[in-house]
Amino acid sequence: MYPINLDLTGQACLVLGGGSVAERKVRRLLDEGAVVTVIAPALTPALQILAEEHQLSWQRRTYQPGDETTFFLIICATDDEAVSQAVSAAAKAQGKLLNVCDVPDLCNFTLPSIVRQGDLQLTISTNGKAPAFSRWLRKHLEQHFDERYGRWMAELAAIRKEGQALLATSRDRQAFWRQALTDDVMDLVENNEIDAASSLLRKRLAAWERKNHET
Ligand SMILES: C[C@@]1(CC(=O)O)c2cc3[nH]c(cc4nc(cc5[nH]c(cc(n2)[C@H]1CCC(=O)O)[C@@](C)(CC(=O)O)[C@@H]5CCC(=O)O)C(CC(=O)O)=C4CCC(=O)O)c(CCC(=O)O)c3CC(=O)O
Ligand SMILES: NC(=O)C1=CN([C@@H]2O[C@H](COP(=O)(O)OP(=O)(O)OC[C@H]3O[C@@H](n4cnc5c(N)ncnc54)[C@H](O)[C@@H]3O)[C@@H](O)[C@H]2O)C=CC1
Repeated sequence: MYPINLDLTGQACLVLGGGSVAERKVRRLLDEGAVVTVIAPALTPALQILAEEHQLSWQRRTYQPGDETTFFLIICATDDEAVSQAVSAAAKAQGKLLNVCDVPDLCNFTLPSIVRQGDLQLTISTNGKAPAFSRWLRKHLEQHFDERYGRWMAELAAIRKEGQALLATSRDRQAFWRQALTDDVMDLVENNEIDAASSLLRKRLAAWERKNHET
């Protein structure tokens, strides 16, 4: 398993099938800004609405060999095993990103459980061995990594920018962050004292910069 974070903004993505599984996959792709085409003889009511609103383009037919050629990423969610086999062989031969829902052997990527708070994203995978445990762990982690962490990410990103302006070298910035981002800062975040955590980091940044000038 080689995890990557894909930017799908504006990327042409193909979903085969128009059932409830396809619907879930389409929603997630649209959330990521993908340009989605659905090929299926029939759609769920929710997918029909998305098609009418032009949020996706629908080709009302079954899969034809070669359909995958112009797409960056393909998700196969039909109930026809022969289609899954054919799409899998064709897409893999063309070096496409391919997921066949719930058939890991036909995929070259699988989908993890996701905990997301702002720019923080934790993904969980069991290499397909225990998806029920992925779901349990996602729910468990969601309780801990709540909206505090979304706010904290925004603060950290701002302080990181300040550090980039104040500290000249990448080595120095690395040294700063390794000594500055410690358990006491994170304890404040845990207590929902985000402003206090930010202040403490900024104080450390100022002190670090002063020390740089003295030496
Ligand atoms: C390979 C993969 C699919 C892919 O990537 O295409 C896959 C495969 C299979 N899932 C099966 C079943 C279940 N899947 C879930 C739940 C989820 N499954 C998800 C992902 C993945 N599932 C990928 C690997 C993920 C990993 O590595 O852990 C999650 C994380 C995300 C998502 O689906 O979007 C989502 C949790 C979302 C969340 O809540 O956070 C539950 C639990 C439940 O629904 O309550 C059950 C019932 C319990 C059970 O059966 O174990 C079966 C047997 C089907 C059968 O028996 O017919 C197969 C096929 C097989 O094992 O061969
Ligand atoms: N519903 C669920 O929660 C789960 C479903 N699955 C599997 O995922 C697959 C899809 O599930 P659902 O969405 O529930 O099925 P569904 O039967 O609701 O949808 C299948 C869709 O595929 C379309 N289709 C059929 N042949 C096609 C072809 N040749 N080309 C293009 N589209 C075609 C149909 O028109 C329909 O829209 C099935 O294989 C199912 O066994 C697996 C795990 C859970």
